[in-house]
Amino acid sequence: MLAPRPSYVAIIRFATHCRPSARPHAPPSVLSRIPLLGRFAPGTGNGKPPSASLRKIVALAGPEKRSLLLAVGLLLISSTVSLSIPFTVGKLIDFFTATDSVIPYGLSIYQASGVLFLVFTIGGVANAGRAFLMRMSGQRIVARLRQRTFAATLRQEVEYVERSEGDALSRLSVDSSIVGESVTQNLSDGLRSVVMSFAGFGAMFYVSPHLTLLMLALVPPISLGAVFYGRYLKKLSTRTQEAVGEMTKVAQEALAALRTVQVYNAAPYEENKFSDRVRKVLELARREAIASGIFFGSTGWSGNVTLLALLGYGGSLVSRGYISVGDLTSLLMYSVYVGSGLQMLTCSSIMRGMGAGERIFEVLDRRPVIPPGVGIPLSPTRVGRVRFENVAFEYPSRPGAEILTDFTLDVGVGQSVAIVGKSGSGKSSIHALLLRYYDPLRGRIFFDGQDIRDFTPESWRAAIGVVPQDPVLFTGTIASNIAYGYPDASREAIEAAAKEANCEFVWGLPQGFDTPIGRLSLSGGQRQRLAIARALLRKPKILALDEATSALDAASERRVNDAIDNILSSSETTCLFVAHRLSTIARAEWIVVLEDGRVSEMGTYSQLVHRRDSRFRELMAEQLAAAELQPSVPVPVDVEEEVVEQKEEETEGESEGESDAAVQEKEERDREKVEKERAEWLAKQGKAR
Ligand SMILES: Nc1ncnc2c1ncn2[C@@H]1O[C@H](COP(=O)(O)OP(=O)(O)OP(=O)(O)O)[C@@H](O)[C@H]1O
Repeated sequence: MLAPRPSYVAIIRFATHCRPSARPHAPPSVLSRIPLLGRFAPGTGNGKPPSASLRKIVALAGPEKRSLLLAVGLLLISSTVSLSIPFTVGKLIDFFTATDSVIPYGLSIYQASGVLFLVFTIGGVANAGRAFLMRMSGQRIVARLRQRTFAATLRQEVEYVERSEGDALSRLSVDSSIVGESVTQNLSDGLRSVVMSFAGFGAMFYVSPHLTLLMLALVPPISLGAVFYGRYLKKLSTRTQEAVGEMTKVAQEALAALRTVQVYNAAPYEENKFSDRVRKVLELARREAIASGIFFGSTGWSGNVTLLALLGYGGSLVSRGYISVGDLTSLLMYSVYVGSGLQMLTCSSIMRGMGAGERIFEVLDRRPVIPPGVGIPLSPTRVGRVRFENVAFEYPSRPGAEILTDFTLDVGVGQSVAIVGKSGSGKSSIHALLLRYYDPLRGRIFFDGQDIRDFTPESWRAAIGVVPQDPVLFTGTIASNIAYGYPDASREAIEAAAKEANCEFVWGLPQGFDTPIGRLSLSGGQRQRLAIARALLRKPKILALDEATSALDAASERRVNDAIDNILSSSETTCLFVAHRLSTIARAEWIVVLEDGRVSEMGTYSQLVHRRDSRFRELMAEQLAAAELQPSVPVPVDVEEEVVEQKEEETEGESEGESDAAVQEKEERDREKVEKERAEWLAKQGKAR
């Protein structure tokens, strides 16, 4: 027995639901890209104080402490250099304009220029070092955040991820970048802006307290304008986000169904539909552009008016001899520094990071409803009965709609049970409960007398082999797909499982088990046999087969069924099939008919088929009519004769150990029979007309 690995069952379930046809993922909020307003972005708030996510974002920078400290040191050097420029320029202007002014330390103008050149070079190098260190730290934070978010998403119960799978993807791609960018920019440019703005204000205040106060008086009206602008933008952005979502949905739907679009010549229709959505986005973008034009135009205008006021009032101070021309020049330069520093602060994406951070932390901090690792490990060698006891179940997304009601089923060790019932009767939901994608609303499921909730989900799922309706194959080779969840499986074990699952076609491929899946166009039957091999490799104690032969022709169906027979021959593997086809159902020892979420009938194949008024007979008649012939074709012979005959044929074949030639002969006979019946029916139809 191979050691159990982290359960692949849940991952396959995710993979099935994360296809292009899936719901379009939420586009990044336009608002979240807007300075200072990202915190208001729809869908980003979870009611927690913003400081909570700010603290967590800052905590993310913990492992980067050394790099960041070095970067802050370099930042101080480069900021000091930058801040010295207005002061030096002021002094130089005074030196040129006033005869009594001197360059400090008695330097000549050339020497002073040389010193300044050196200082600027040091500042430039320090700035480059700071930017590099900050950016790299930010990227490492993003990488860690992505890994942790992905791991946390995989741990969640399927319902949560399926409900918001688009969100999960956008968290991994867009949100983590925004957080990383925010950390980087805030730490790098933001910190620089803080230093520059405060130091700039300090320097201004030192040069002229009057003028500094004048500048400060203009800040509140501009802030008020920003608040109104923000509110308007928030509303607009919500609508833009919805419109972008609609647009993405239309595109995703059309691309995922490209074959259908082409076969119905619907490309122009889809183009129109998409263009319509694009136009809506564009219209909203136009309004946003007008608003941002007004906002940035007016703030720029206010900034210039501030400069003008400083110049006017400062000029009068110069003319009255309170300050020198050099002082006024320094002051104006500092005010530009402060202005751009403040602008950088609003542009520094701390609020955007907080918005995106909240979405990420929602996943990172979330405790899954079915938490991995909680419970006692189930020994891989333990065998036992599976018992559903008065189970009631509803999907969390559809509260009040009970799919199973008082469902009770007992399956002994090594027994096989086929669950049949109308489409939508809840057959697959029984598997979902068995695999613990969900827990029952009421009632319990036991394995060997113990509630399956007592076991760790991983060890419990490792005991189950799953063959889903539509098996998922991952990028990689045939071998890696069979060994999915068991990367250490030996080649012998993989080949043995493939052999047992009748995957003989693999040996015929030039690269055999090393053939990359991407280069193959596997048939439905081949995919299902690979899925059976994957299930067999783990030597499951329970096998959950879901409609394994639903989409196959007679020959493929027989091969898949032969593979199933190999499993059924094991006296220890308990089998729970969801089945429609007679040939599959007939293999089970017990048949359970599901109706209205309850077991309505149960018995062996011949018990149910011989009962005149049985629901099972009715179902089988429907199946025969639908599956074997055209939908409107009447069932050609009495159902009872048909099914009994088929069962007998198969049993005979099994007991005699059919050769390949015999199988082919039988398939040929089957085909001829169906063709004959079809021809007779068509002839009758012709006569009737
Ligand atoms: N993830 C889900 N969330 C909400 N409802 C669901 C979900 N999966 C299935 N259902 C609903 O539960 C009911 C039972 O579905 P289930 O797939 O178990 O039926 P089934 O008998 O296997 O059907 P079929 O034979 O067509 O595969 C259906 O009404 C279906 O719409």
